[in-house]
Amino acid sequence: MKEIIIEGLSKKIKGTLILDNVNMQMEPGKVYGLRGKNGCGKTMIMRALCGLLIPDSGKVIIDGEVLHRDIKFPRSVGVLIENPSFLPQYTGYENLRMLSKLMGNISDEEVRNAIERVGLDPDDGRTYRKYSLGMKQKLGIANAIMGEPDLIILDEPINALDEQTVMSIKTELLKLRDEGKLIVIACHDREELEFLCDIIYEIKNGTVAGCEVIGE
Ligand SMILES: Nc1ncnc2c1ncn2[C@@H]1O[C@H](COP(=O)(O)OP(=O)(O)OP(=O)(O)O)[C@@H](O)[C@H]1O
Repeated sequence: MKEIIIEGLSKKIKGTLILDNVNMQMEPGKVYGLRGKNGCGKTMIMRALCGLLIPDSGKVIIDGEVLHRDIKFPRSVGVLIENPSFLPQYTGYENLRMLSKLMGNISDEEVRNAIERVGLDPDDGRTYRKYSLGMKQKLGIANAIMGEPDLIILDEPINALDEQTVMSIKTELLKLRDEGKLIVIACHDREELEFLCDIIYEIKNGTVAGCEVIGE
């Protein structure tokens, strides 16, 4: 992937303008942060990015291909938005393995690798039902990064995690960035975002109110 352009994206739901002329540009090898108050539209922008929200006007262009015109979804994308629906009676590994089979080209080794990268044990025999909140969150991240997609979209990924886990997840995300992935992350915590991101978009009332380049 070479670039993503979000151009004049607007969306009304039940008469309310949720996205209002959103414009952004993103390139691989960088982490982009979305920051803003509850309800400002971060999740909606992420949904639009991965093809889950059809805009009323404007478009998302990924390497020249327009979402919903040329392609339905980005060609290589991993997503964590809200609670993923894993099956409670299966282990974390079994859940991801089933999903990897649906997606096609992800090997069992890559599934194990993703689980290890977030600090879980692929051989853990506990079913998802028995997972703690943090473990569930980690499995959601593992699901988003397995197979190392070009585009990784994470909505509040470190919310439920303890300090040590947050640190190791951040390290993994920065590794993925350095491998050339494009990562988009929404987070309330300003410090966490500043640590992780190369560029932070400030979202206000469904539109981009500012753009900060970190480290400059
Ligand atoms: N299904 C829906 N129908 C109508 N309005 C919705 C729907 N889903 C979200 N909204 C509205 O869209 C706006 C943007 O929501 P969004 O979830 O993108 O916010 P957010 O920035 O991700 O917030 P948070 O930080 O709380 O996750 C909010 O005003 C919300 O009330």
